[in-house]
Amino acid sequence: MKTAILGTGSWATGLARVLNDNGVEVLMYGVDNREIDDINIRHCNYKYFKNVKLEKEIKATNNLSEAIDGADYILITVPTKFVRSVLEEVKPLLKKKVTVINASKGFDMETNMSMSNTIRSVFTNNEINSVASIIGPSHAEEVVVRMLTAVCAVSKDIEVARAVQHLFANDYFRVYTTTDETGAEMGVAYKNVIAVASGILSGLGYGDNARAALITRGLYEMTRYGMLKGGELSTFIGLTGVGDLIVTCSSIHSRNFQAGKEIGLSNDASDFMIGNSKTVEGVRTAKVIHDEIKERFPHFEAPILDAVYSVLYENAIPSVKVKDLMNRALKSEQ
Ligand SMILES: NC(=O)C1=CN([C@@H]2O[C@H](COP(=O)(O)OP(=O)(O)OC[C@H]3O[C@@H](n4cnc5c(N)ncnc54)[C@H](O)[C@@H]3O)[C@@H](O)[C@H]2O)C=CC1
Ligand SMILES: O=C(CO)COP(=O)(O)O
Repeated sequence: MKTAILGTGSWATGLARVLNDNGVEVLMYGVDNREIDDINIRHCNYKYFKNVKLEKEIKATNNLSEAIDGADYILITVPTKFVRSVLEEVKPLLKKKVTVINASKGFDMETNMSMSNTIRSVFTNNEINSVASIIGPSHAEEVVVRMLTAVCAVSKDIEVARAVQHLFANDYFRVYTTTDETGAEMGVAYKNVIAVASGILSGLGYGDNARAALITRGLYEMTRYGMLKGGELSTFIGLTGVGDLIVTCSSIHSRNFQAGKEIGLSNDASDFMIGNSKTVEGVRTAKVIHDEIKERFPHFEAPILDAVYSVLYENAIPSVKVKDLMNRALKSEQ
């Protein structure tokens, strides 16, 4: 059993370790030769994990053809903005049918499609067996040192979800299943926007009460949006919903939280928007969902997402936006 992993970043490395621990042959594909040399020669990925030694069986290459040769699974762990382009490079190189498993969270750069629909739009049914995701509350920094984690294997086909569950599951990485692809993918995308908001609150000096309120109201907003898109209510109280929302809104490991914190501390997003080079999926996701709601669901209320959008894209002052949220017309339902 071989899995080709697209990416040599933090999540690629975390999941490579899980699969290697499970006896699965892994070969990572990357475009950054320093990361590739670190993995192959020094058996580490220093840029992301300063003190983590990796097994010598975990290998990387900059040759995509070599990476996917003989693979049963292709695991996507590049930021969403690169997913379509790397899959288009994979397509002509495929020599046998594979199952494509996505682990990235957000929307396609070109079409704003979900990740699973992006995969289906690149490959024909003759090229791939199935499409799945492995998503949930899982910071790579903890997974890579085998700290207890639970996530969800997602596929419209329950047998595929079960196969992916068994591929990844072990005694520190517990995997559940769902067939609600839309609900799961909308949850893990939306939560990144709420995590930016959580960081902003923290940077502005607000505390635990504010975060609990944000997570609760963020969950409400995310659930209503996800159901509008066809997701099931129960999915949003699962790992790909509230689970991922909690971990990303509360953890210093979260790049979305860190981005928000930087913005909150300076009470302004412009420096961050110009200078950021990290993977912060919530920034683009806020725009994708904001624009979609404006166009397709003009009566839908998403006050937290709208506030984050205004801070990121309309130079709104974060502290003013927080006050605006607090002073909105009072609601009866909690
Ligand atoms: N880091 C984490 O804890 C988790 C990340 N994710 C998701 O995984 C996705 C990737 O995030 P990270 O690994 O954190 O990002 P990262 O910034 O740590 O790494 C990104 C990697 O992608 C590589 N890359 C860029 N373009 C490429 C291309 N065309 N071909 C091959 N490799 C390419 C970069 O060289 C880098 O190694 C994101 O969508 C994120 O939301 C999901 C769960 C956990
Ligand atoms: O999705 C994640 C944890 O589940 C990672 O979050 P960040 O991308 O904010 O670091």
